[in-house]
Amino acid sequence: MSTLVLQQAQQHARALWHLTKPRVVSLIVFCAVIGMFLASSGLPDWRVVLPATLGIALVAGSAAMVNCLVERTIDASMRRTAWRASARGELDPVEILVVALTAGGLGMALLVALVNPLTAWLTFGTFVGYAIVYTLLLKPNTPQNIVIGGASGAMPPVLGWAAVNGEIGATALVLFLIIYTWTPPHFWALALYRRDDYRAAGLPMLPVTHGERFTTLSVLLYTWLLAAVTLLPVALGEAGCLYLVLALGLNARFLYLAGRLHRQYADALARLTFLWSIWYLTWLFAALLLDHYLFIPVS
Ligand code: HEM
Ligand SMILES: CC(C)=CCC/C(C)=C/CC/C(C)=C/COP(=O)(O)OP(=O)(O)O
Repeated sequence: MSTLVLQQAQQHARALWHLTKPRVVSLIVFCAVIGMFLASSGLPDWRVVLPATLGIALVAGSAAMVNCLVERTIDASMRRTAWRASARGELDPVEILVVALTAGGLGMALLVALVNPLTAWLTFGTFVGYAIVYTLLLKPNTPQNIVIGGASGAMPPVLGWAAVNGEIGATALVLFLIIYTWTPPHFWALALYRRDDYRAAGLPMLPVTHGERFTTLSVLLYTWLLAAVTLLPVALGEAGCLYLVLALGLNARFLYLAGRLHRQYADALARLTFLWSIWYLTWLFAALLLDHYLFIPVS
């Protein structure tokens, strides 16, 4: 009997956990933590790193839960998201809201009490940008939803930077620009092979409103823009040889995939491009971190 109750409690907790979009939030937190290290000439103070990391993770997870709550009907109509407990009606919406607000409130309390007010306000703004502005206003109304809404997804390194430095530096803005220009190829690659889902859900994603050719061209152009933006840290003298070599290699593969996608579209290639976008961002930020501590200037 007690084993059954325990199993049910575990299942319930797992269902709630999935609503926090743990894999997306992991990369968000990874980028925020790298922002913290880049903001510091030596090692950042762990008394800031720990609460800032936990605070940002809690608020990001809370934003994802609010998104799942608001979109539970839409999610139920899409194959990719129909499995979510929120979409299946397996969780009480009030409970989702209470858990989300508790996690978000706890995260904000950590940022206010143990980090600094600037980071707390910026993180709160990011929460509103994703959970309210993107989810409620942009996503159902314009194919430029992810271009405008991408501003909140691009905030994590700025939050990390602000946590350690108490201000926003030029490098933090460059890191913001990198994620901002990365978001369209990341999302539109997925939207291309999931376009039937989005059409069925009545969401105006670019492949639905403007078709395949226009979207693959947009992916390609944004990938070129991204390649240029990722060279800014070198141009500003903030990153050296190691980063340059890795960034050139990562960009070469992204541009190759985006170019092929535009020339001869296939769902499998769009999926590969989407998956590569995730590895790309992970490695690009890892390269920035490595380079920060093993700096060899580009002379
Ligand atoms: C407005 C901005 C963004 C949009 C619209 C977007 C959209 C999406 C969507 C729809 C998925 C789901 C793919 C699936 O279910 O198979 C996804 C996956 C993912 N996204 Fe994004 N994304 C955005 C920003 C970001 C940011 C800023 C990051 C991290 C810095 C990120 C990291 C990821 C990761 C790691 C996955 C894979 C999740 C998994 O494997 O379960 N995304 N994204
Ligand atoms: C405070 C802070 C750092 C917040 C971060 C905000 C955040 C979680 C951004 C990630 C963006 C994201 C998960 C988009 C998914 O798109 P979607 O919602 O359209 O995807 P779906 O169809 O899978 O729900």
